[in-house]
Order: sequence, then structure tokens, then C-alpha cells
Amino acid sequence: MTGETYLTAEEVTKTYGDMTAVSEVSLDIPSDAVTGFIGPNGSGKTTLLRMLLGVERPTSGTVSYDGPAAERQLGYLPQRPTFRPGFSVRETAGFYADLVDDDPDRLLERVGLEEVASRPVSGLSGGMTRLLGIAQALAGDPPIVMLDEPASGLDPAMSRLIFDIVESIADAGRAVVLCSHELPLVEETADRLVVLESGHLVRTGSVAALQEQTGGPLHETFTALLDQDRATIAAPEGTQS
Ligand SMILES: Nc1ncnc2c1ncn2[C@@H]1O[C@H](COP(=O)(O)OP(=O)(O)OP(=O)(O)O)[C@@H](O)[C@H]1O
Repeated sequence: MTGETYLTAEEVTKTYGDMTAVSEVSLDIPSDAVTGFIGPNGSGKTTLLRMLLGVERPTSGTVSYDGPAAERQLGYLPQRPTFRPGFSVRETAGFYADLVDDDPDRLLERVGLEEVASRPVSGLSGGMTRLLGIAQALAGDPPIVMLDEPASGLDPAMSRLIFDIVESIADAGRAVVLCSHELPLVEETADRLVVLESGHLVRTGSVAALQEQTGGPLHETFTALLDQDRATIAAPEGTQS
């Protein structure tokens, strides 16, 4: 079930010199839903996410926030979250909570890190570091939460835990966007998919609708869609079977 549009991108393009990382992508990000960005390495997922966040300025096109009034509109988990060494988990959560008048203990409880609150951040596992990154992204209760590869490099149990938390963030009414290569988990968790290839949006729609198009599980659907698009690009108009 998806809700209102919280963020709108219109024909956003990002070039770096001669390289086009994202090409004329238009999309809406709805509340009450997880939108998954999938695509091969280098297809432009992170660049698109960062333009939606406003930390990367589009070369052309616009991004507009249509969500509710909020002190912090967007929360962000970067691909490789890093925290200041020497601080404990609680001090770190406290730093982010203070910026938006939130409660650090609430944030730690939200991701299940209250038991390790006194541990130095340098002593956290990769999974716990990611959980602390999610806690930070939730500070101030932003209506939109964006997560870049929240489970990359994590074991299956930790990946599952992270995706369960991601789902619960959207269940609380927020708009959640994530980039991920963990296709089976994305298939289970996402409501909508945005499929990118070489900076182009090649498909968007609900997971069910995309599955219906090719009649298979997501990882097969994904491969089939990309193959289909390569064929579309390769075949001159009117020659496709
Ligand atoms: N600051 C930059 N300067 C030059 N090129 C860049 C920059 N940032 C990204 N790119 C290029 O833009 C393209 C898209 O990169 P991006 O990181 O958005 O892809 P991605 O789909 O997130 O990849 P991955 O799945 O590997 O994280 C890549 O070819 C990348 O090398």
C-alpha cells in the first residue's frame, strides 16, 4: 500500500565531464512504501539517491519535496557510515539526537543497540555500525529515509534484520528509498522498484507488476528486463519480434 508523493524528480541528469551518471530520470517517491533502486554496479543508483537527498546537485532537472512540514525532511544512511572514533555508541547517537532535539535512547532502542550503548563505536561489528547509521538516519523522525546499500557485506541473519527494520520504517508511514544488490531481500521488502541501467531508468513499477511482466522471481525478472532493454536498444525500430 503506497501513500502520498513525498518527493518528485523531474528529468534529473548528472554528468561528470563527458560521463553521464544519471540521464533524464523522472520519478515519484511515495510514503508508506519502500522503493528499491536496483541495477548493475555503476548504473547510477547512488548518484540518483544523492540528488534526491540534495547532497548532489543535478546538472539539469529538478527535485522537489512534497512531504509534510518537518524539521528534518530526509534521513540518510550512506554506503559506508563512519563515526568519530573515541565516542561511545550512546554519545554518537546523542550527537545526532541533539541536532534535532531527539532522544538518543529512543534511537538506539529502535535499532536494538541499547545493549551496546557504552561500547566505543570503533568496537562495533560491520552490522552494528550499519544499525547505528540507521539510528542516525531516523533522528528527528524524518518523513523520508534513504539507505544506500544497507546490508552490503553483512551475513544473512544481519541482512535480514536490517531489511526487517527497513520495512518497519515504511510501515510507520515514511517514504523509504534503498539501493541494494540483495535482490531476494529487496523482492520481499520493496513495494516498488526503480530499475536503472547505464544511468537510464529502464523500468519502474510494483514488484508484483514487474514479476508479472516476465513471470519469474525478481532476480530473473531483473536480468530479463535488462536483456529486453539491451535488445530494444540494439534492434532498429520496427524490427523487434
Ligand atoms: N564524483 C564522481 N566523479 C566522476 N564519476 C562519478 C562520480 N560519482 C559517480 N561517478 C560515476 O557515475 C557512475 C554511476 O555511479 P554510481 O555510484 O551512482 O553507481 P551505482 O549504481 O550506485 O554503483 P554501485 O552499485 O557500484 O554502488 C559510475 O560510472 C561512477 O564511476
